[in-house]
Amino acid sequence: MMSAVLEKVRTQGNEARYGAIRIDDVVKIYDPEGAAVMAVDHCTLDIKAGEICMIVGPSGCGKTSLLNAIAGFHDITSGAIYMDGEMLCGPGKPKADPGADRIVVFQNGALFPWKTNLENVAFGPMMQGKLSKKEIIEKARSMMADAGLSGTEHNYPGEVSSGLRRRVEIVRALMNDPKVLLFDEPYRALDSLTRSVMHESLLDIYYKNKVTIFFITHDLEEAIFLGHKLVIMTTRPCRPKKVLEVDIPHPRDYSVLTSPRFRELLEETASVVHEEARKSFASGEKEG
Ligand SMILES: Nc1ncnc2c1ncn2[C@@H]1O[C@H](COP(=O)(O)OP(=O)(O)OP(=O)(O)O)[C@@H](O)[C@H]1O
Repeated sequence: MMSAVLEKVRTQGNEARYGAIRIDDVVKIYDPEGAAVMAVDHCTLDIKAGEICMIVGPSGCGKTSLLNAIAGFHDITSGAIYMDGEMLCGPGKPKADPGADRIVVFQNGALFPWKTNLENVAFGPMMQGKLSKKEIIEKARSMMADAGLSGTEHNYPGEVSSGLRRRVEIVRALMNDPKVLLFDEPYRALDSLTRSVMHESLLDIYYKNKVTIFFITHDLEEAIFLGHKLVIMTTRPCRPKKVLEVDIPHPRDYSVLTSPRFRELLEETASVVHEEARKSFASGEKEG
């Protein structure tokens, strides 16, 4: 399947026009009147429309706080976040409105177990009621087919493998035509073999739906393999310590992992990540 996808990408190019995120001098302090925990410290970052931006940093440094601010799950203390030039949150509006244009993909357990995969995928648009039921089912079937989920439409999530369930989660998010997908360590608990299949599967879906991806991980190899951009955060409070454009062309497959450039990038970044992890350990941050 991968080769067919690669061919499609080569001929189509990258047509994403929406979903550019600008994080402008953002500060996030929890409980400002009390414990005053600073999680994000004057963080500035530009993510292009359709870019896969990988965020790496020590445990507890503030990565999820940034993701939650983009999603509109909590406010920011100062600074601003823009999407396609429009302010999501900032002066006078500390919290972004959550919306279908920015979706957090919960990779485990967010599907309704009593609904079939097709019903899960169709659920959001059915609730919105903008399309007819027939149109929604057609779209859901077509997107599921594109993601290699044909034949699983009438299964319940509990009846398919965890890998397929994770695809269903992503397709369900994509049904809402989001501009940005937000992932928080989705593959953390998986063994490396399953994880490698997940990576190709995610890219496979991404190549057909060029949304912007904001992806938090602890795994540097994962970050370099998937990302157009790699942002290494400082220990808490986080801000970018190093931003690297990963100059390995997309579409990528697993042969990239053994390429000299991949190894070079890994060496170039490992010491930076390690240095921050040591600082974090020394300051007593715990694994979250
Ligand atoms: N609601 C909250 N109230 C107070 N402090 C919080 C709250 N949420 C998070 N924090 C603190 O803010 C800091 C950053 O947390 P955050 O979850 O953003 O880090 P992270 O980089 O995503 O961590 P991990 O990699 O372990 O998931 C941590 O010290 C955490 O304890």
